[in-house]
Amino acid sequence: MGLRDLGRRRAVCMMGEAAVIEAYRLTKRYGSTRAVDDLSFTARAGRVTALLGRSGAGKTATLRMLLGLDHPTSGHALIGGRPLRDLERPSTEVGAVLDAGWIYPYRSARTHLRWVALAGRVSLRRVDAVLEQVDLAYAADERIDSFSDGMLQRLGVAAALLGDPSVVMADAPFDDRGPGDVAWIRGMLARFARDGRTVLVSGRSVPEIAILADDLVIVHHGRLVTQCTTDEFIAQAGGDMLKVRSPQLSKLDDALRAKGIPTFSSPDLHVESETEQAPSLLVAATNRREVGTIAAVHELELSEVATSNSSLEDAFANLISSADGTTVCD
Ligand SMILES: Nc1ncnc2c1ncn2[C@@H]1O[C@H](COP(=O)(O)OP(=O)(O)OP(=O)(O)O)[C@@H](O)[C@H]1O
Repeated sequence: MGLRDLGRRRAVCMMGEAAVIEAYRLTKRYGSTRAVDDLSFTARAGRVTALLGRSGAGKTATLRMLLGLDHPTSGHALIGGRPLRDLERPSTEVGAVLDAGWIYPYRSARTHLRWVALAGRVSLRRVDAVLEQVDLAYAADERIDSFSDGMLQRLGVAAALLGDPSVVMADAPFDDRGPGDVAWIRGMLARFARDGRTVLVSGRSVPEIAILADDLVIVHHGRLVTQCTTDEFIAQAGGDMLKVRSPQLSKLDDALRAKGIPTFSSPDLHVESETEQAPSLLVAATNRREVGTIAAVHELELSEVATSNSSLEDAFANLISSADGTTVCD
């Protein structure tokens, strides 16, 4: 059975479980553009679910409908069984990390968050707590226009956390970020899921997503290609071992072993050490999430995560091209 068949079967049986986020036959048209086309998927608590697709696949449009920022042309976008706009205090149920958009630049981080808290009817006491949580307490009284892109992203995460929501959605959190910022946000999102929250992220890069996500919702031209677990995707892509590259490989190796995760030198280690590519380690694919979290905690860069045989990107490209021009979900 291929991934697409497996995904169809899973999408049907997951609808029967307690899905926290539910997209049902979601469609969004902008003029003649079908940004989202009859898309159904679910996301569950305690797991990171990733909307994965190329640029223009409809990821942002889908998140905007789930967040009640756009009305679906047809279909339903539900959080805990209800549209977000029907929730009395949405900020206490769902936190959204979107493009920073426009922020009053002369305000301090603390003042900005106080305004967001007031607008969301959240206790002002949460402001200092979330600044701590995102490691921004040291810059609480600095003007936002002095912030780096990474600090702005943390401020966005802080705003999303003000209501202590059980659902967190992040649109393209890894795009255009440096390795340190990617490691930080990856660790943060992994912790949210570990704490029992429902996490939905969007992204275009399979290796970046595969190290974090438990479930994949692969979309193309607004349509569902498949929903499957990341383990299934990796197994289908070429094996149960992951090849991990990092410029700080020996530190990563030490950190993984200290946590009891066995690592093996990749057979191509010697060959690659003579090239400009960073050397690699092999770890069991089932340890994928721990690898991501440990790298994030130690602020170590992961330059590549691939299956030992074939690249995850290749498997993704094959899946997308087989969906191109075909009716996938009917
Ligand atoms: N407000 C809008 N008006 C017209 N077309 C839109 C609008 N928003 C999105 N689209 C179109 O809908 C399609 C899906 O866009 P969307 O932003 O959801 O893609 P995406 O998967 O998030 O892409 P990226 O990874 O580049 O952010 C694209 O063809 C886009 O041009």
